[in-house]
Amino acid sequence: MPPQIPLPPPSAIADPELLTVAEMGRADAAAVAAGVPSLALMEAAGHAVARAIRLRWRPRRVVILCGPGNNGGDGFVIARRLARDGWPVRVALLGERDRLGGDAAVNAARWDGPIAPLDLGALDRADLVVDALFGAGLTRPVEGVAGSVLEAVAARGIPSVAVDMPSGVDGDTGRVLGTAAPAAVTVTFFRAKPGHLLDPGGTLCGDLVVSDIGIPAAVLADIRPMAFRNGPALWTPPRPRPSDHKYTRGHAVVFGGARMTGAGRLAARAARRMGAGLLSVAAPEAVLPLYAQDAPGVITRALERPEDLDALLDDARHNALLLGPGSGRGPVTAQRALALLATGRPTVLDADALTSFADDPGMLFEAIIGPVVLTPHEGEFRALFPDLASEADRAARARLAARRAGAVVLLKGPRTLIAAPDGHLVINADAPPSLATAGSGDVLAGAILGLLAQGMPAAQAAAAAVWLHGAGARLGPPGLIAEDLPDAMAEAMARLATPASPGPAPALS
Ligand SMILES: NC(=O)C1=CN([C@@H]2O[C@H](COP(=O)(O)OP(=O)(O)OC[C@H]3O[C@@H](n4cnc5c(N)ncnc54)[C@H](O)[C@@H]3O)[C@@H](O)[C@H]2O)[C@@H](O)CC1
Ligand SMILES: [K+]
Repeated sequence: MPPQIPLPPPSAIADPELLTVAEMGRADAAAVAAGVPSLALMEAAGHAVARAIRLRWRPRRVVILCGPGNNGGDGFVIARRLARDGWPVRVALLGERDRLGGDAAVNAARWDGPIAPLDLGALDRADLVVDALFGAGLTRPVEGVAGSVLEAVAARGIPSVAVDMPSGVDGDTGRVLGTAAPAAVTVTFFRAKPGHLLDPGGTLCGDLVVSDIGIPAAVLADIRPMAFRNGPALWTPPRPRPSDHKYTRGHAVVFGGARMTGAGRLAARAARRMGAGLLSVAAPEAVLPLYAQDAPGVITRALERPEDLDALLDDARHNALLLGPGSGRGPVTAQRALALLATGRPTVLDADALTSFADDPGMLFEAIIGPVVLTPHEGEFRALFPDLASEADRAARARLAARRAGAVVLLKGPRTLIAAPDGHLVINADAPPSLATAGSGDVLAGAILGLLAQGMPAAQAAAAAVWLHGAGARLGPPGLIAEDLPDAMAEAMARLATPASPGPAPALS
C-alpha cells in the first residue's frame, strides 16, 4: 500500500463538534459576554472569507451579494478587504440600505464603493460571486429576486463562495429552503454545523473551511453539543497492551448462515483485523469448512440444535456477537436474534437480522437490554421504522430510531449517521464512493464486532468502524472490493497509532 498517503485526512482532524444554529447563537453570545466585541467577530469572519478567496483565486471581477442581516454584514467586510487588496469588487444588496442594523450597518458604512440593488444584472461580467445573502438567520424559503439570482448563479456556472452557508441551506438539517446555489467553497465560523455535512447541504457547500473568529472554545462547556463529525478525535482505537493475551482481547462470534457464507467470512476477517483476540463462526455443520477455508485462525462451532446455541451463549467468554450477514430472513433468524439479545452482551444486528423483524419491530426493541448496534441501510431502516421513513430530516430520523430502539442506530448511506439512544449523533462525511461494492456492509458489521469484543462502547465502536471503513477504502487498491477492506482498515488503524489521542473524547456513550 502506498505509504505516502497521509492519515487522517484534514477534514477528520478538525474540531469534531457540530453546532446547531441555536447553539452557534449561544456561542456568539457567550463570546460577546466574555468581552469579545461582536464587531470584531464580524471583522474576523469577513477576513476569513477574504483570505479563503485569495488563497484560491487571483484577483478577478467579484460580486458580493449581501443580505439584510449579519450574513450581509460579513459581505461588506469581505468587499472592503478584497477591494483594499486591489480586487475589482461590486456589491449588490437585497433590501434597503437604511434598513440594515447593528454591525451590518456599521460595515455597510465602512464600504466606500457603490451599493447596487440586488437583481440579475448584478451578475453581469462577474467571474466570482460571494453569497452573503442568508446564513444562520434563514427563516423561510428563498424566493423572489434572491431566489432568481441564486438560480442564475447556478445556471451560469459562476463560482460561488458561500459565507457561513450557501444561502437557502438550513444549517441544522442540510435541507434546501426554496433555492440554493452550489458553492465552490463555504467558509463557516468557529465550528461546522450539521447542515454542512448532511445532504443536500453537504454537497452544496463544496469545500468546507471552518475558521476561527475569536470565539473561545471554552464556551462549548456550557453548550454541550450533541452532534459531531466523525473522526479519530471521538474515539481511540484499541491497541494491544504488553500484558494482553488472546483472551483479554475478546472473543467475537459471527453467527453465519448456510448460504451466502461469503458475508460471514468477510465479517469474520474484519473483526479479526480490528484486533479481536479470538473469533468463532457458528453455522450449520455442513458449511463450516467454507468458513474455515483460508482462515485457519477461525474457530468453527456447529449450530444445529437449540442446545448448540445455548452452549455458545452460556459461555460468557463469547463477549461480542454478530448476526445478520448471510443469515437468511425469517423466524429462525428472529428467534436467534432474541436469544443473542437476551444475553445483554454487545451485539451487532445487520441485514437479515433486521428485516426478520419487519412484521413486528417492537419485538426487537423490547428485547434490547445491552449495548446493541443496528446497522440498517435506508431500505432496512424503512422495514424497522416505517413511520419514521417520511421524516425528511435524516439526522432526526436516526435519532428518533435510536431512542425508540434503545440501541445505536447506524444509518448507512453516502453520509452514514451514527445515532445513540441518548441523542448523540455522529455524521460521517469522509467515505469514498468506492465503498459502494458488494460485501462492504458485511465488513463494516464485522469491524464493529471486533471493536466491541475489545471493550469499546457501542457508539464509539460504530463510529470508529465507519471511519476506518472509509479510511481503508481510500488506502485500498484501485477497483476496491470488499475482500480488500479488512486489511486496508487495519492499515488505516495502524496509521492512527500515535501515542495519545488529541484529548478526552466527547461524551459518546
Ligand atoms: N455575532 C454573530 O452573531 C456573528 C454572525 N455572523 C454572521 O451573521 C450571520 C447570521 O446573521 P443574522 O442572524 O442577522 O441572519 P442572516 O444574516 O442570515 O439573515 C437574517 C435576515 O434575513 C432575513 N431572511 C431570512 N430568511 C429570508 C428569506 N428566505 N428571504 C428573505 N429574507 C430572509 C431575515 O428577516 C433577516 O433580516 C451568520 O450566518 C454569519 O454569517 C458573523 O458575522 C460572525 C459573528
Ligand atoms: K450565505
